[in-house]
Amino acid sequence: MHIKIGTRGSKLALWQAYYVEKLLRDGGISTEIVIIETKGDKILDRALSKIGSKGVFTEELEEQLRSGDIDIAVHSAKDLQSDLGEDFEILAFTEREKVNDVLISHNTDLSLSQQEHFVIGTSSTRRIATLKHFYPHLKTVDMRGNLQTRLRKLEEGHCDALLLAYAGVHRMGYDDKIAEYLSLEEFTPAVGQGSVAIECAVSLPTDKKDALGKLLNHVETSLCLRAERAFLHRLQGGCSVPLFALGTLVEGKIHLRGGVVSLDGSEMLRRSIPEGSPAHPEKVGQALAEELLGAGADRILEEIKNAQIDVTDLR
Ligand SMILES: NCc1[nH]cc(CCC(=O)O)c1CC(=O)O
Repeated sequence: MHIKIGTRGSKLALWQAYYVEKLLRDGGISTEIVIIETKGDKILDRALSKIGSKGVFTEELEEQLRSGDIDIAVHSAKDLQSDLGEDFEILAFTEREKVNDVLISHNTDLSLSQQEHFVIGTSSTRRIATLKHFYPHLKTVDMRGNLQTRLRKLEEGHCDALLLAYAGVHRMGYDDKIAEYLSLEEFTPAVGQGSVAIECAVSLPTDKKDALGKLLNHVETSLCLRAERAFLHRLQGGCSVPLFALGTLVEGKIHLRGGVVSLDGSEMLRRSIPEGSPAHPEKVGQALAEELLGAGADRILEEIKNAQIDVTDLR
């Protein structure tokens, strides 16, 4: 069996593609990697809101899945929208990396809880709002671009530190710049953080789907991500809405926690489902979403939507 793996060309995307390639080759499948440039990669001088944020990093990959030019597309699970078109499906989620956000700096003595003020570069609305909620004395500056760009801006002194996902930092080899691992209680991650999603066309032959699923899918990760993604889908959270959720398996049950924080950090609403059934992960995610809506998340989400006519971001 031969599998063509489609990926974007950024360093992190390529890391993910090589990781998937190795899992397949170790399983006796021959592979090739096809690098595909997306609209989001080409247009660097305009805010994502101006080019329409939905699908800008996935559309070209999906075209080639549809035409059969590639068999699978590899994405950061976090960046894959929760409503795939009906022609596509998720074949696998790979084993999750540590899910925490980390504080990155040249000064590894820095800590969010220290009293001195310093400036943090991030463009994630979840991270900005969470910082405002727990650490209102800290300032943030907008910091877009891929990991290399952000680290260069840190180097150039645009900020004192960055807030990033551990998974990306580790995969790019920057562990030595980690000043602090942020707690999951304060910085609950974005849905899907730390896992790689494998997408295929529904029309991919069944023998390929079965072989790929067996080699790539990590069952525990997959149960948790299905619950998280159902939560996100029910709340219609695009990538610029400060929603967060984290599923873990505890004694065979899905423990799902999640919530929403207002853009100014003044309100944070959180709930959890301690013992969700792993037989129905989507129901666990939907139940958590309903609980939050009942507790007032609908009003917070509405306010966010109204405020965000022109806001962009990447989680
Ligand atoms: N939104 C950007 C993005 N998409 C995936 C990762 C890396 C971590 C992961 O795969 O979860 C990052 C960078 C970050 O948030 O720090």
